[in-house]
Amino acid sequence: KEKVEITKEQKALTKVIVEAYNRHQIPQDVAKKLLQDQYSVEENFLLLTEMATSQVQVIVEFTKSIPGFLSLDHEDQIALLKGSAVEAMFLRSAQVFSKKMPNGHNGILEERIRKSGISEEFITPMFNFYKSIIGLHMSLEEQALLTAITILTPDRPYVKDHQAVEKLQEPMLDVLRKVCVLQHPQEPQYFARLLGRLTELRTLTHYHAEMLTSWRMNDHKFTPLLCEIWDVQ
Ligand SMILES: O=C(NC1CCCCC1)[C@H](C1CCCCC1)n1c(-c2ccc(CO)cc2)nc2ccccc21
Repeated sequence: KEKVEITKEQKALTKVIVEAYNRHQIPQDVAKKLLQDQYSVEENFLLLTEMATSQVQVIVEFTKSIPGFLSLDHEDQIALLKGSAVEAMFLRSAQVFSKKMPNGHNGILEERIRKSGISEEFITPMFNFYKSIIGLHMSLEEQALLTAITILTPDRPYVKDHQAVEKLQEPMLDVLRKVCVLQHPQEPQYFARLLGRLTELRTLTHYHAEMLTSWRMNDHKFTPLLCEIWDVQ
């Protein structure tokens, strides 16, 4: 049985990432808003663009806290943020969805999202992803490290210095692997399953622009920041 030991440096790295992850929560909780009232399709779309816009700002702050990120080539920094923004949004949405709420609330939340205006064909793949995230029962460390690993993906479009990004991502993968072994001793394949979710995340991202433009309403308005970071308008 391999004795897994987290080094002092790895503990420090995890602490930095988790603190940054906690510090940058979404200002107001979208789930609370959705549970409070029924919104029209237009209001839901506006809520999504507001939440997504503030989450992009949150993700930028989180990413700047990742040790070494600010030493990367500036254009590569932008390429990494642009390349991971939608994945980070779906990862965060899945984590919001997987939060245990007073009984019945999860059902209401699911209902509200199903009826929010997203066109039918995307509902199933989106909820399949959310339910697979729920099934993993991820710890806060795993959520924070997985988000950092997603952002530090070397093979994003337009990234020039792949190696420099790999050098930042590798220590995160090492410590995530150890955290998974320590927190899920019964499931030796847990780490592999966790990384497998990132593959499913990429397929969701593939649908994303169409999910937005097919939102059951006319004239979809986006914020300037979302036009920059999402391939829309
Ligand atoms: O606001 C949201 N997500 C934010 C994003 C930033 C980070 C926090 C969560 C939206 C809702 C907006 C209003 C209508 C109902 C969906 N949402 C989605 C979602 C995200 C993107 C798309 C299209 O690409 C479709 C749905 N999944 C959710 C799962 C749980 C709770 C909200 C969730």
